[in-house]
Amino acid sequence: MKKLGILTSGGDCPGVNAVIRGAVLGGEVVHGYGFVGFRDGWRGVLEQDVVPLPRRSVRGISRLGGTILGTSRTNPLEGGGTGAVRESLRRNGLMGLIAIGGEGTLAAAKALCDQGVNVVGVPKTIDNDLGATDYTFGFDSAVQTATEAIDRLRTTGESHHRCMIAEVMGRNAGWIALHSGMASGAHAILIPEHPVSLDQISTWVMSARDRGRAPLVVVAEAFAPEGQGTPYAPRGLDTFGRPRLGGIGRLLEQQLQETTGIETRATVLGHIQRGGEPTAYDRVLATRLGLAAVEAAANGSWGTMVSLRGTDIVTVGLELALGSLKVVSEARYKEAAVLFG
Ligand SMILES: Nc1ncnc2c1ncn2[C@@H]1O[C@H](COP(=O)(O)OP(=O)(O)O)[C@@H](O)[C@H]1O
Ligand SMILES: O=P(O)(O)OC[C@H]1O[C@](O)(COP(=O)(O)O)[C@@H](O)[C@@H]1O
Ligand SMILES: [Mg+2]
Repeated sequence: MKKLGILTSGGDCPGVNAVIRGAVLGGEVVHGYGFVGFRDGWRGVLEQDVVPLPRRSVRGISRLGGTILGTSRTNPLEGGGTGAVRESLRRNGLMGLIAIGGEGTLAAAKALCDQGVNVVGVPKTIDNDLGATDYTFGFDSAVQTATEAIDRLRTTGESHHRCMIAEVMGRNAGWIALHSGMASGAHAILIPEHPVSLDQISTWVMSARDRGRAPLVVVAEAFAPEGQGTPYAPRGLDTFGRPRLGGIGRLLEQQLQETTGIETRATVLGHIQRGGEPTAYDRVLATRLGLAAVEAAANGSWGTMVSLRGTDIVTVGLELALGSLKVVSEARYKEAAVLFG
């Protein structure tokens, strides 16, 4: 029986389990393939930490948050590198790997493919910042969760006549902020792609207050006020050596309270946005991507990633996904900015 390995790497996100189920069901039904899962991303591949993935193991999992396989931010190019990955595939009798991850995981997958390891990628991130795919699964769920939270901030803000700030995730892209801010009717949406001054933010806040509203500000974690350059990241580095973002909301809380005189409260939504059940949209997208990843493997299309183009699932070279981060365009920002203040 031909066999494929599956791994999930990088930050988890709602919908990962639906990809796993789609791949396992599609592989078995259409091709008679068997599957194994590697625990905790590339760590499981390097250390041959393997679990069997028979059809019964994926029953009912598409509605579950997180990943049944676990995840990590392990770099497969270290700690044994390509040789260890190849050996893991050989020992487990695998024709190739399906790697479910974001730009980091897919960059590692590309490097491995360039050295002859068979990998198909499935784009995953709540941040929606991957090129070569219109949307990533997990994004819709994160936006839904953030929007529900921001709606709650609004009712308490209105009762107390306060300015409320919601800080959302997204790394260097403002997608979650843009969509949750627009959905919840924020008076200002602050994203890293479009720095604005503290004066401008204060003007929006005061104009909302002057109309009798409780001002609502949605800020992306990597937003830096105009002229300040780098994002606020006082919590050191992650396991891959990148700055851990987060905290700009609290900084703005102090600054806006001083400049506007309005009592202000900030809430950092954090990992709440990444946890919990995927929305129906994400379950469908993730399932279709899982099915398509198996087809790509069956066709021998290694070094590719499955992706959403319009309403179709297509296959693109991994290099296209990694070329550049997909960030919010000026046109999308300007469209939203009409509603500020
Ligand atoms: N350019 C790269 N080349 C090789 N490995 C990488 C690269 N970038 C990240 N990785 C590895 O892949 C892991 C997952 O990437 P990360 O960015 O954390 O999550 P995601 O895959 O969700 O974007 C990283 O922790 C790191 O070990
Ligand atoms: O869970 P950690 O390591 O604190 O990482 C937080 C980061 O992970 C994310 O939630 C998702 O990022 P990735 O998709 O790149 O894993 C970012 O929005 C956030 O900056
Ligand atoms: Mg990433």
